[in-house]
Amino acid sequence: MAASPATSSSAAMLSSSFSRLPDAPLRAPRAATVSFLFSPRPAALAAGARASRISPVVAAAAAAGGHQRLMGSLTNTEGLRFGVVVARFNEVVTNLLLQGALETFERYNVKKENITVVSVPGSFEIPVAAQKLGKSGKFDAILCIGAVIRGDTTHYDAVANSAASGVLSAGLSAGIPCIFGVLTCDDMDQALNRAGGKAGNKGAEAALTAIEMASLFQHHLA
Ligand SMILES: Nc1c(NC[C@H](O)[C@H](O)[C@H](O)CO)[nH]c(=O)[nH]c1=O
Ligand SMILES: CC(=O)[C@@H](O)COP(=O)(O)O
Repeated sequence: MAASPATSSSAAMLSSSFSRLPDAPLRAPRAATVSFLFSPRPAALAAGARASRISPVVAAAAAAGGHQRLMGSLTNTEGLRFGVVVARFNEVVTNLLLQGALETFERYNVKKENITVVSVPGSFEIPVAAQKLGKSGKFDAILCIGAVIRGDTTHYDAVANSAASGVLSAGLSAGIPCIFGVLTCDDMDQALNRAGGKAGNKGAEAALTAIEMASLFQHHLA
């Protein structure tokens, strides 16, 4: 098992730069569960649930007449595969967002060999690449990274809106989560603040969203 991230010096740096992220797991749990259900867990139910895809906690809650509440796990990332589509336009920003995303995947124990990074010219090109990856069947979620920064004309609106609606429809048509990690900023300062500056690293936050959604789909919505 990997060393506890909390004890390494790189983890200390990560904690400070990603202070808005939940703490990384110290060890991987054995199964994805819904942690906020506190119903009793009869042994028979738990055994039955082990044989199915349903977590024992969810099964117990359902049998007790409670509702099911399904949620992805941030700790059980075993086997999850991610495609990352990153735009080179405003590369000084998107490189930092990508770095934040990759550090987050590592921190949450996603294996490097389960991550494929695809580079595209600009944010406008992200959706078609995301859709292609999504439909390949090789990934559990696609993380889309870009930085659209306002210029003098209305070009900004066209690119920003296309990227947002395109990533949405890529996810809907591929049937897997396509996560929107594209900054839409008025100026470079705003962008850098969100790429590891004082507003955090939105690439790191988007990677966390990708993990949760991939887990939700793998464990509960498959
Ligand atoms: N202005 C920005 C762009 N523009 C480029 C487009 O994304 C696209 O590559 C071009 O129109 C060719 O299809 N891209 C960004 O990612 N960010 C911008 O601020
Ligand atoms: C959106 C942009 O950053 C740029 O490519 C277009 O800038 P402008 O609106 O000044 O032509």
